[in-house]
Amino acid sequence: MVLNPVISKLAGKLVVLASASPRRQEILRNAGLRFEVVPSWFKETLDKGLFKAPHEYAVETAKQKALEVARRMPFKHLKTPDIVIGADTIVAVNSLILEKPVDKQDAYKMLSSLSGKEHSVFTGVAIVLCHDKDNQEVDYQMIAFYEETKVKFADLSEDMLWEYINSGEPMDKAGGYGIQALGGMLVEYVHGDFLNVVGFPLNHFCKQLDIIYNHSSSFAVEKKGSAHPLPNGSLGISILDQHSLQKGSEAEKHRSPDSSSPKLTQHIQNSSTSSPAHKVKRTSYESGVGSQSVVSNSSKHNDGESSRLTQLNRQQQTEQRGTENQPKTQDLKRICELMDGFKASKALFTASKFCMFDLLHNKPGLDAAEVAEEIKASVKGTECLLEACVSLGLLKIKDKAHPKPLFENTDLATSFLRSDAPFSLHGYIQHCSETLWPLFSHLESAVQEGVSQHQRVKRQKELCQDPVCSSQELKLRFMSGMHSFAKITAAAVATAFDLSRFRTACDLGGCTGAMAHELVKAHPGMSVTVFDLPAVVEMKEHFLQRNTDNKVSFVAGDFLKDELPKADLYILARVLHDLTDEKLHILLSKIAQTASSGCGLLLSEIFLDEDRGGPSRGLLQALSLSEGKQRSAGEYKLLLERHGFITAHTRHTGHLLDAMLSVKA
Ligand SMILES: O=c1[nH]cc([C@@H]2O[C@H](COP(=O)(O)OP(=O)(O)OP(=O)(O)O)[C@@H](O)[C@H]2O)c(=O)[nH]1
Repeated sequence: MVLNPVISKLAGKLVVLASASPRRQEILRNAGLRFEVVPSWFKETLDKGLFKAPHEYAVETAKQKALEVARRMPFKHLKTPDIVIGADTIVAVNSLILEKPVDKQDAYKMLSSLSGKEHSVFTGVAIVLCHDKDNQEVDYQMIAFYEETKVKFADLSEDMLWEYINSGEPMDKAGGYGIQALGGMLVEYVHGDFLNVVGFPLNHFCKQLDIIYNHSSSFAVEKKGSAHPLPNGSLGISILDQHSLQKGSEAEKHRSPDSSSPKLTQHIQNSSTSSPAHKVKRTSYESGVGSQSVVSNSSKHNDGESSRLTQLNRQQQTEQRGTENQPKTQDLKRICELMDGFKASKALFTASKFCMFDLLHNKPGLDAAEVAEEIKASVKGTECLLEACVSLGLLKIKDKAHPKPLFENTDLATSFLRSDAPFSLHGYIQHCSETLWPLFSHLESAVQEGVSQHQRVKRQKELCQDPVCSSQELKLRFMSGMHSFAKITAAAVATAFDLSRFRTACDLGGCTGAMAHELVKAHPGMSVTVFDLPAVVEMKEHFLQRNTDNKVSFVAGDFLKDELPKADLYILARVLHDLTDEKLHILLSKIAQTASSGCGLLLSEIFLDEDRGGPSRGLLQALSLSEGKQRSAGEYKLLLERHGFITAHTRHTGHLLDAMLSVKA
């Protein structure tokens, strides 16, 4: 197709988008690019203070995201991509960098700082070209650039701000708004590339591809003001940063007379310090890429600093590659993290069981003895637990000058671990502790037998004469776990698609109605029926929620046996992965029979990567060996197609659950 001559250059190559952002995926997919999505594990925690300008931060983060995936894939996915694309979008206002808000209050702070003002949106993009060598080595080359768009917000009233925040839209968006959706209403003008604000500067990207594949000689060009090619450092990568290279005719001006002949690879290698570290051995995958960016950036500073950095660099290399007598620090850390993971989980479960986070929220600054007294536990044990929680980032020391350590919650604990926090995971943590933990302690048997260990756990409890919970208590505990998980995930699922055309919805297995409430909040024209077992529906009063204009109602029934309520949209959130194939087909056939053509089916699950290489959350969940199984988006799509539902959209939300919207043909 004439429109995408550059995109078509990538046909037949393994292109990987190192991003969980559904918007980036959509922009690139709409442009006709075929790619795999492997979200980056790089944590966006670079020290912003180290960057002279906001765009440098975005570019460096984009590089680290892409690099992490490029380096992980040969080991974890057993294949080397040809190209990995990473991106990072930030908002800059009043010399502050705004990323995604961590909670509603944070979103409020961000949006009020943007009200009535112009700000800049920067998206840094990194393209890593990978070359698999015969000798088990991979060569990496990096091209990085950024795009800036100016956006002006109208004056925002408090009501407007809160209404927008409560829509749930701001939470996974840089600067706390989505210009492509409701957030568009806040915007007075946009100067520059709109898609850059949404998360990916498609035009600049295509121009960059054009340079890579059609005019490779202009690669060595450094535009005035752009970041310098970075020394190879510990990464062993050739790196070029380009800033708006195509703005005006910079690329043209700098292109060598014979623009078609020199090969990109040669050019990049010539333009950077050549070093044996240019190649990265496939036999070592290092996940700790975070610190490298600091070296890369600081390497632009003065000489004294750069020799210190060279030293640091060498030390890092040893740490990252190890020596004959010493294992790699990063590897060792990773293994220890895995070995100790269960201790951390159990510390969290125990602190949560003792309601320690509620206690320290109400009375911040207690010492170990005071906490011990309140939770009726030993001082020694409490002290160990408190200190462990500090090391895990759940608690902090209030006043370091005080002779005895005084403890208080970190923001993380305040947001998620208090039992009355809006996004409390308290109920789900108790479910993990009381139900999943015992199951996983029989993992060996589960793997040997291939079945869930529920019965074994039950028998063991009876043998040990453990206090038996009444079935009512068990039900309540289960519902409370599901409720807290649903409250955290529902907004991302409810807002993943434009569902405004559906007036009525039915949430099958909708439990306490947490998803239903989010749906009616996000889609004001919709009313939702929650359909669940009578035993569940009768307990719904324990989870009272503000019923938006009575738009949420409950119907008791068994979705495998009873007639389903009529609706324009059916919702299956975390239902299918738990059902046997037989039950799953019964349920889907029943929905297909009840739904008329044009009806929607909103599915929400963890979608496994198509090659089942991740994400770990899904694969670890499968180890509970329930009757069902974890599937990829492709597998769900096929299943739904068999029942006459054609998938319209798939969203890897980057949140805890992904979503798929299908329509009855
Ligand atoms: O108007 C809009 N502005 C921004 C967005 C979305 O915001 C996020 C920015 O976050 P980031 O660059 O860190 O990317 P992530 O979503 O975390 O995904 P990665 O896996 O790539 O780190 C981005 O999703 C933008 O699309 C928007 O939607 N509208």
